[in-house]
Amino acid sequence: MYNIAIIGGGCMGVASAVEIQKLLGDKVTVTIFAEKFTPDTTSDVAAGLWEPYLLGDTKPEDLMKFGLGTYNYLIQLWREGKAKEAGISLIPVINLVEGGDDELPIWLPITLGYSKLTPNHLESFNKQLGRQFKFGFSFISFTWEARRFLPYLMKHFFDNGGKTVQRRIDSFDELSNFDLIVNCTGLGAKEMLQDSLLTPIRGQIRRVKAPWQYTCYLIDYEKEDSCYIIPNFESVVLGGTKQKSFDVTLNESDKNRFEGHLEKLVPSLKNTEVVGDFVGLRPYRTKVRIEQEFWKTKDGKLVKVVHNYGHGGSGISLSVGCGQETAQLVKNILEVDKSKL
Ligand SMILES: Cc1cc2nc3c(=O)[nH]c(=O)nc-3n(C[C@H](O)[C@H](O)[C@H](O)COP(=O)(O)OP(=O)(O)OC[C@H]3O[C@@H](n4cnc5c(N)ncnc54)[C@H](O)[C@@H]3O)c2cc1C
Repeated sequence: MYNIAIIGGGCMGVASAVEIQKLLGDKVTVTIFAEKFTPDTTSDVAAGLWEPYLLGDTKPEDLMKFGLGTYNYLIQLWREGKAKEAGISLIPVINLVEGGDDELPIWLPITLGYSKLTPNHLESFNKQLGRQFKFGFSFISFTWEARRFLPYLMKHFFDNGGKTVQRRIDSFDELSNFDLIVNCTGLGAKEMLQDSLLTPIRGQIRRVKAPWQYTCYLIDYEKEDSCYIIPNFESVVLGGTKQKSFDVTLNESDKNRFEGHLEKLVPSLKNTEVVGDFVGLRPYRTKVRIEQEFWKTKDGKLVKVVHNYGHGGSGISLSVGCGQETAQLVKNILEVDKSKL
């Protein structure tokens, strides 16, 4: 029996924990250590749209593998009739691009149905919004809401014998009695490991009550001044800023940027009841980090560590795929010492 410690209770920590339990069953006991659990993590702020982006130079084949792992998992739960309890909605998405690249994203064929917008379609958006969209595409995707799916996954985790400890960890040394540590600290890895490749990308969003809004709109999603409308179960997310900043306080001018052009796009959103404004810091890294390391503690002990952090604006979209990759790495490392497996 191996004792595995996971640091991090956001989507990456919890998805990795569940995937490790699935792959290694009763050969492991898994404990999640985290300073914050749901509903207080960055993952809980996210709108949860499956659309990979803000991933730096992460290899396209990795992005496809991790994105597909999550998308397939969501289709499976949805087909099994677990959409409500697991927080999954199937939604149509319209993605409009004013400048830059006019190539369809490589991940688009993963989705259930997609097409390029026709010139007529683009023209009607341009008239409505007074913009110059040159390119756009639509596809069918999912939203997966952390405030619903984290409790859902945690239940499975506990049912499979998992444990949690709410506590800050400043160094892997503190957990050196475990057989292996999985690091899913998101932006927390910046301070813990002095990882200079990690940058906070601040997102401020507004949630409004608009149960009649089913379509998701993304405008210049990749750019800093992008905006989007992402319907969730109980509210619709209007967003969202992308500033390099550690500031988690609400900014008044960011609140007002939703009025105007998002309401032009969907006029029925005017004067909707505001549920609240929220801020989160996306853990952007020049490249998602999933790899193993042997960590040397201060007293010279070598501890096995698997890292899984730095998923930028796509943590929810990649969570299950990255959890599966992490679980496989954990298995490979432990197989070196087969006596306990
Ligand atoms: C406004 C906004 C909208 C977003 N929308 C989407 C979207 O639509 N789709 C999508 O796929 N992604 C979206 N994202 C991105 C997504 O939220 C992140 O990529 C994801 O939450 C990262 O998950 P994580 O588990 O790595 O980090 P987190 O959710 O931040 O979890 C990190 C965990 O580690 C713990 N921790 C950190 N340091 C320590 C320490 N030293 N000791 C103990 N515990 C520690 C924390 O307490 C927490 O439990 C959005 C983000 C924001 C801010």
